[in-house]
Amino acid sequence: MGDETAMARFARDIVLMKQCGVNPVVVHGGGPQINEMLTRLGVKSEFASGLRITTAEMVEVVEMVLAGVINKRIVAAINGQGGRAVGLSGKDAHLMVCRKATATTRDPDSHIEQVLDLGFVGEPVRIDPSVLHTVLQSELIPVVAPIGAGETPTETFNVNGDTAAGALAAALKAERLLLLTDTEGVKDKAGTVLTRLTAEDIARLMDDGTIAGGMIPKVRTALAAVEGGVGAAVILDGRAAHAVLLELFTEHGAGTLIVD
Ligand SMILES: Nc1ncnc2c1ncn2[C@@H]1O[C@H](COP(=O)(O)OP(=O)(O)O)[C@@H](O)[C@H]1O
Ligand SMILES: CC(=O)N[C@@H](CCC(=O)OP(=O)(O)O)C(=O)O
Repeated sequence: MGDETAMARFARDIVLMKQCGVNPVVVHGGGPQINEMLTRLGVKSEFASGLRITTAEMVEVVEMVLAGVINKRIVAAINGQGGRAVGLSGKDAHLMVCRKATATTRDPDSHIEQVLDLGFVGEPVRIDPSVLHTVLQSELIPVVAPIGAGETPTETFNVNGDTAAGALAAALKAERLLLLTDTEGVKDKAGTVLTRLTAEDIARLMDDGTIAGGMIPKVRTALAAVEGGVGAAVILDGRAAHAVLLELFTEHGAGTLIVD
């Protein structure tokens, strides 16, 4: 949703959903904007399994960009379309408490697994959705930045936006988890969109490298969400006009449906 037109269109869809009696919870990312800010500050970042290895210095920048700039931009876009949005992060009202996440890499030749330290990347361990229930009972639309609290008040964690969305969806027992991205869905090696994926398909496609980078946390999240009781999880193209409305209100959804 890098450009203003896509943002306004998305915001209008969200307002329409609320007016139709659907209760949307918006969880956002902002990877490109974090990259831009880190570059301006002369800080280089690296990724492992689609997650940004986050130093103590970086986590402050990440919080500033996500909970500050991006969150308020989305809130303003929704308000600009006649909605009433309220911005939150996982630190508000114990919404998302995290522990330190780790990632593993596997050497393709020896198949030996190595555990990587990702710094201040958070893995949600406790979701208290009560603040969302309170907000959803009113005309307000919650917009959540994927910043996590730790067990101690001084800790801040950088959480992948998809991971945060999945954890909140499971805690809310959401009917749908829609993961919007900048591609038509999960594609095979030939570039064809795969319309339906099971856990076995996902394992195979990750193993052979078809699913890589930022798509890894998305498919993992979608699968964990449906296994955790979310009605359905879909990875779809956020750039397409009315992607969210078409997915919810028409017979044939677009993108990739992840099934348990
Ligand atoms: N099998 C795949 N199908 C589609 N996209 C893939 C696949 N494997 C890796 N990707 C990459 O994942 C990207 C989406 O992840 P990411 O950029 O992190 O999304 P977002 O910023 O929307 O969270 C796509 O733009 C594409 O470059
Ligand atoms: C741990 C981790 O990788 N966090 C992400 C948070 C933002 C995000 O998820 O942004 P996208 O949805 O645009 O990828 C990051 O630092 O980029």
